[in-house]
Amino acid sequence: MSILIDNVSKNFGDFQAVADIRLEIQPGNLVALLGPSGCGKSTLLRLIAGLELPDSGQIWLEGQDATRQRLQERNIGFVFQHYALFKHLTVAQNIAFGLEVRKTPKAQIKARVEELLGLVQLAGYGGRYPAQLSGGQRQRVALARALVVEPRVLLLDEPFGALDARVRKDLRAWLRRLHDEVHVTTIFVTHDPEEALEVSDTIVVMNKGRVEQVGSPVEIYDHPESAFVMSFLGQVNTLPNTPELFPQLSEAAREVLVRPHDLSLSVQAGGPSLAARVERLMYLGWQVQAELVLEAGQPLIVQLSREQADRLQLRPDQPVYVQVRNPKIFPAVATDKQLAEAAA
Ligand SMILES: Nc1ncnc2c1ncn2[C@@H]1O[C@H](COP(=O)(O)OP(=O)(O)OP(=O)(O)O)[C@@H](O)[C@H]1O
Repeated sequence: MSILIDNVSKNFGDFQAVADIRLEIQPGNLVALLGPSGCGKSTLLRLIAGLELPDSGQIWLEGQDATRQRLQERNIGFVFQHYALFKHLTVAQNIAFGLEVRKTPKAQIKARVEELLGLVQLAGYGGRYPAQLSGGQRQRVALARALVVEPRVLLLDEPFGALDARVRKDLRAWLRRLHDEVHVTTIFVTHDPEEALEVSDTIVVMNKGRVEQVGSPVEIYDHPESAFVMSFLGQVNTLPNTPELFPQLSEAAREVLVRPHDLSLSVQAGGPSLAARVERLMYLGWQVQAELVLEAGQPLIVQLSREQADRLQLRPDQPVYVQVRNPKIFPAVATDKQLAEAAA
């Protein structure tokens, strides 16, 4: 189902949680709403579900204005961070719940529950109670319960947030495969960039109630439109705005950011480079993270493969030269003080 969020705003008292968002979601897409805590992701999801009413704007589901429809009328499946399974019902009864409410014939319910148990890889677990399952298994039951009624949209609010790192990673891969099988338009909230990059077709990066950028994982990672998006998606270094390296830049009104894996090192000067000194080396399995200090005292982080680091025979205090690939240049972010002065 296509979804159009048409200039939607939502305030809580004086606070604007969602600020005039316009966003179109294509049918069958798996979309991540990604952003820092408090940026309005859950509020936007709840607005789509019909759990909150917008102060202004409309929500269109499949070309129909659904703004005033209640959750039950929207045919949406919702899964929260904390699995809200019924403790006194078995797994099968939990999954069947939505169909029981709709008075679906018993035989049909039984067949559908079996189908869903297979889909979430819990065949044979129908007779267990939630307390007899692991956290990851409970979240899969919650997904089966949401899917049983064939919703047109699946909304997931940090569905794996309460689970440990390893289980999260398994469930991400599982969600991707599940989506490839059922193709239901799915929107999930996460504050974890790695999760968004790994699972989704489209990432919507949010900041302070607004959408910063929408694009595929590759577009967002390779072509961030703002310093915020670039910094939120992974580690970055801020480079000095030096004319030798960046002759095209005018004065100080620019910010130059670069990812640690887009810096390379040599032990001899040559070509455009920045002089630095190795401060610390950290061996992180297959890669090495080198912490450097530039001549002006600014810190810089460089990621190298083990092989590169061994070839350079790096050691603390060694002078090195840094070459820069793929620098991203953004207008300098005005500080709050500068904004206040401009407004005065
Ligand atoms: N019912 C409410 N009443 C008052 N303020 C609210 C309410 N719901 C959310 N907010 C505020 O709106 C802002 C956005 O909240 P929201 O839960 O959408 O953020 P989020 O991006 O999902 O954050 P998190 O990742 O921490 O859950 C927050 O500052 C929050 O305190």
